[in-house]
Amino acid sequence: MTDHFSDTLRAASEPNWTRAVEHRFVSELYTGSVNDRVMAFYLIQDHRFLDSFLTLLGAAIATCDTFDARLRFGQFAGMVSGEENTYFLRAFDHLGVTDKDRAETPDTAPTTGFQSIMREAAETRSYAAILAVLNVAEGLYYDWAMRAPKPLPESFVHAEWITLHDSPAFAQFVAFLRAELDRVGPTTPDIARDFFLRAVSLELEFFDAVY
Ligand SMILES: Cc1ncc(C[n+]2csc(CCO)c2C)c(N)n1
Repeated sequence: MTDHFSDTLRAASEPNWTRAVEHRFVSELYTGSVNDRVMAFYLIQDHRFLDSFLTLLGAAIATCDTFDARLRFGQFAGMVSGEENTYFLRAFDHLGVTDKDRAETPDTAPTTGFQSIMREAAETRSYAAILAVLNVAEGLYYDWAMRAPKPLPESFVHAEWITLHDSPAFAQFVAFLRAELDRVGPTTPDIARDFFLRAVSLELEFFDAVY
């Protein structure tokens, strides 16, 4: 155990963190064997996650206390709104997911839960709460993506969902988020811990809900 605040929260979130990182969905993604219907359902749900995620990033831009952090969040928001959003659209096209399918598929409980916690964190206007949720959303995805065995699966739908979350730029952003949480989290540890632990549970439930 180190005395980094982010490590303490991550240790406190076990066993859920590891259960999410080693989830059936993740191992099937590594081998490119996620069933197309499961992948389509996951991506429909996750595209809704991305919408609230941008609200949360906007709150990070509004509440962070340095110009450097504001620039990083701003650049990241641009990437998510561009490259990451078009991945979803190309994947929907490839999997034959129509606008109608997307509109008619109801939110799962964890999708609603994530939208709520991201809005809740955004509305606290507490940079520590916002960082806690961002650290889970980014750090947990980086943790499984960086472990993906090579070669990556053939289908771009599977392979790009891995590479989007383990690029060098993404790794740097995750390291930045951890350093920020280590710096700011200890000022309001209970709030940071509460948001962090709830977000990890939701990540696990989000994966569970696609099966
Ligand atoms: C349930 C769920 N949790 C986390 C992520 C990860 N994530 C969401 S937005 C974003 C930023 C750019 O990649 C990242 C990493 C996800 N997609 N879905």
